[in-house]
Amino acid sequence: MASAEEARFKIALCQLAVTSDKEKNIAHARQAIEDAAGKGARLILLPEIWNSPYSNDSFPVYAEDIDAGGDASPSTAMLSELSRTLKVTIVGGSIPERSGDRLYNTCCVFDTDGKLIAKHRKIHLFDIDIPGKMTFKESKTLTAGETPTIIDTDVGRIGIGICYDIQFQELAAIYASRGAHLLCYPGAFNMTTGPLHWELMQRARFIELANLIVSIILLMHFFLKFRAADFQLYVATCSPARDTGSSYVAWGHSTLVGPFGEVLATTEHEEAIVISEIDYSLIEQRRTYLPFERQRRGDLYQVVDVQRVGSV
Ligand SMILES: O=C(O)CCC(=O)C(=O)O
Repeated sequence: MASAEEARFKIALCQLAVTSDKEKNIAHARQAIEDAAGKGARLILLPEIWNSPYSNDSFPVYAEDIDAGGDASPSTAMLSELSRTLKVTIVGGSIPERSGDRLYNTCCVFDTDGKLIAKHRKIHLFDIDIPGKMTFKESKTLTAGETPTIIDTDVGRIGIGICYDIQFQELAAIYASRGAHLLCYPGAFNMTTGPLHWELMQRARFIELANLIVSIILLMHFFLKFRAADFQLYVATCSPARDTGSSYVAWGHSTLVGPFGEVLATTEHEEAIVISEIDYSLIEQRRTYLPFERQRRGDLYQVVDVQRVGSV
């Protein structure tokens, strides 16, 4: 960060209600972004799949050609316009993207000039089967992205993941090793894994990898208990609001976690704009208090970084 002033800013997590009417969803997101900017947010995060219902039947129908832009992508055109006119950075949740004959679950990041500066295609598709509770197979319609996405913005270095990406600690470890201040995860956890994993993953995203590998090597699984804030950065999640009438019922609970693993701001499942302050100077402070990075035993374990970074 260039200055202490830039190290402090407000973030908004826009937990939006999503309908089957795309135009309405776009207008609704526009209003939420304007409200968030009006409340002083400089970074605005939207939910996973905010312009379409979350279903394999809907993805092909609502998908937009982001690279073509303009009329081919009214959702990202709106995000670009607002980031430019309101001078805010937008991590635009995700929308179904059409690229050739493939569909992706894609997050677009816009800088304060309205420029698309990153496009993250969900790397880990949500294919799970918990009998009687939750079955979903994104891979029925979607293709997985191939690259981690970390980007320098006016509000720090941000690593991006989409929902199920948060379950894979290696991605967070790579972002941390590349100097991320903040990880943003637009997500739509459900009523089964939401209560179990949503907050846990967000708070644990910092420490898990090192501890897991140490645990395996040393066969001391109790290390896993100490999940809290090892990578010592900020993590923001943003979900759609819950709609009990939809085929996929989202958990909600958009949350900001700080570099001690502490919940700084959260909400329940209704529509909400959660505003909270981020102060990157606390990252350094926490790392001084708990110098994990210096203490890490690279002679015993390592994160292998294949260095494929996503771009637009
Ligand atoms: O990881 C989970 O349990 C939920 C993931 C999810 O809902 C998604 O990727 O859309």
